[in-house]
Amino acid sequence: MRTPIIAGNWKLNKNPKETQDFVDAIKGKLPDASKVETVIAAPAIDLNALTWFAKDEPLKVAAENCYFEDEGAFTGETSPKALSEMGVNYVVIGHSERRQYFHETDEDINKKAKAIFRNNMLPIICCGETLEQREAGDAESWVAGQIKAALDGLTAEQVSKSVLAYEPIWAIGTGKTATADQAEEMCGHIRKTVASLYNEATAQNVRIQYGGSVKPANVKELMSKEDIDGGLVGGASLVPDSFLALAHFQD
Ligand SMILES: O=C(CO)COP(=O)(O)O
Repeated sequence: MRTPIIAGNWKLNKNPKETQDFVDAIKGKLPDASKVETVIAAPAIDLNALTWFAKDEPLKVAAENCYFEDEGAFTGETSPKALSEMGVNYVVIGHSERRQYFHETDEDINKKAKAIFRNNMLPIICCGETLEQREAGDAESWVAGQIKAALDGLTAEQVSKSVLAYEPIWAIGTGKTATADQAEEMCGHIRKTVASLYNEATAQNVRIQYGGSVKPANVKELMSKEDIDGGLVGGASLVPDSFLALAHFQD
């Protein structure tokens, strides 16, 4: 049985004070970790407040990015080693915004995945196609290629513990959610891709999230699908009540 995983991705929103206000508002209200794993991915500058909060609450903390070297002359980068020492649990890698605006390549993403495991954290690996790719019928092969490249050289045990996030670019921040059937179809395809690269047990263990205009009104239907194990949520994760409603989708 895969534990559902609801993750907020704050992107470049909230300062440390706003982060503190957010955690004050959700204190004592998150679901039990055995029912749903809840995660917030936040800007690096906000992670300290989140990891302090998470010591006493059923919340996991994610960075939105990291570098693939632990330390050295890499001005402006964030060390995966330091994130791990701070108590960060996950790092989101390969988000379409990082691929598009910061030219992150499949090779970078693979190196980051290895750096994350080396530092005892887990990756949330994003993939997803553009509208043009979908309309051309290339979505499945494109997404499979992204997954294969990101996982290259990882062990089956590492992949079992990873989280994969399918985020069709045309559904991000557009209010245009993929239908639950479209999301399920691609998440199923991703699971089959993992089975073909590794084995069926690994494919059954890996958790796959859908992301793209997930909100309290549609989370239940998405989460009812067999191959959708969670949501990676942008806009609707920024308001405490909305994040709590997502986290409590089972209630
Ligand atoms: O990119 C996303 C999460 O990583 C999705 O963002 P929205 O939920 O705002 O569409």
